[in-house]
Amino acid sequence: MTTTAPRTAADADTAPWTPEELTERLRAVSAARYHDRHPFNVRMHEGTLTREELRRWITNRFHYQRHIPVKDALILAKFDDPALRRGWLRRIQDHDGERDGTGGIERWLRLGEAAGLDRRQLLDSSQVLPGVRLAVDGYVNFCRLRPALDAVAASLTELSAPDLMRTRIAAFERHYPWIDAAGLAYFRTRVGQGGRDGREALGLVLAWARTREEQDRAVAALTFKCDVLWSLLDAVDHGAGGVT
Ligand SMILES: O=C(O)c1cc(C(=O)O)c2c(n1)C(=O)C(=O)c1cc(C(=O)O)[nH]c1-2
Repeated sequence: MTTTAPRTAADADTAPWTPEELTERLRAVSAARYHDRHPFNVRMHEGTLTREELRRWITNRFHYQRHIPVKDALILAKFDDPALRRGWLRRIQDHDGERDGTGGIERWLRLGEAAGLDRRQLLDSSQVLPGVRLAVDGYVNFCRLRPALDAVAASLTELSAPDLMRTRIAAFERHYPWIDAAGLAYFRTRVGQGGRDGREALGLVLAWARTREEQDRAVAALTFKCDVLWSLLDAVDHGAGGVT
């Protein structure tokens, strides 16, 4: 009897959340910290970025894009279940394509060309800002070093990506008509892919994160990933003398 009150208080910190509560916590992290709220992204959607700023974003975001299949290969290597590996392999194929000239990385290169950038310059990484290199390294190494639960939970930013893609497509068509509309194919493709990937990753996280400690790790992983995307935009927003 005498222990009832303390046990109740402690339980509040250690009792696992229901799947619905965990989903709500994860969505709350994205609502507060996702990069759609970043001042640079807000300016992108308002239509006030200069051509130079937009090109700087495309160049630096390419560094992120080309590392996504690398981090997905690191995640894939953590799975001992063939069905899980098969499912995750599709993410790598989405970016790398089935052959040369196809896939997300190629579509991003075409976005760059539509914006007047040279694909050789995108591929040689010479214009990637130091802060962007660190942010991308941080994400890849997080997925390399942490257990599968944390690495998959970090990808849950994708739950918010489809809405952002739709807004971005409309903003580009309206405010940046100097970019050929065919160059926006990357974003159009990601609306469907991102939604599917986000739902799949959420299903895995809800199935795996049963204890409160695991659930806290999932929330922390998503928070970290939001910080990665935010830092990337901080670096792009700040720019660098001589590097455009
Ligand atoms: O343009 C964006 O705002 C944006 C955001 C995100 C995201 O939320 O992590 C991804 C992408 N794009 C994207 O194109 C992509 O392929 C992707 C993969 C992942 C991931 O963590 O596995 N996030 C994202």
